[in-house]
Amino acid sequence: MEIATLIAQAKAVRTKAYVPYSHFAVGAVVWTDTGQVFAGCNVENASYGLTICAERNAIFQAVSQGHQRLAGLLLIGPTSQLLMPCGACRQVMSEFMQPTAKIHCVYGTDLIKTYTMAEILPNSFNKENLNFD
Ligand SMILES: O=c1ccn([C@H]2C[C@H](O)[C@@H](CO)O2)c(=O)[nH]1
Ligand SMILES: [Zn+2]
Repeated sequence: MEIATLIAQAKAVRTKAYVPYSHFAVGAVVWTDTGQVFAGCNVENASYGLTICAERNAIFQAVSQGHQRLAGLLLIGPTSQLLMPCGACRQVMSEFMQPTAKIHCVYGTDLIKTYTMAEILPNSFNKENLNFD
């Protein structure tokens, strides 16, 4: 995947963020290994806890279009500080991303820190843990 294109797509969807409470707009894109890209922004609610993060929104767009294996995720927030996915998003990401999948966190003037899924959610709870027989 061309990183500059992914950044542009994440910036574009970030402009759609619904953030009247935090004013903290986030954009995320996920992609498949065949190059299909899905984008999501954060969508807040007057009942604050119902807010959906950009990362989960992007993943749910992909799953809704039939894509359950995601090769990577790129995230961009409103500040020059590094933005990392929250714990809830990490758990949802781990459902659809392999431990080796890449997470690119964009900050500042298109600086990028890259992590693997295993790095940001080690020792995860996953479907294997549901085999309790
Ligand atoms: O990685 C993150 C962190 C926060 N948010 C959203 C949730 C809320 O709308 C706002 C402030 O937490 O930013 C995201 O979308 N992704
Ligand atoms: Zn989150």
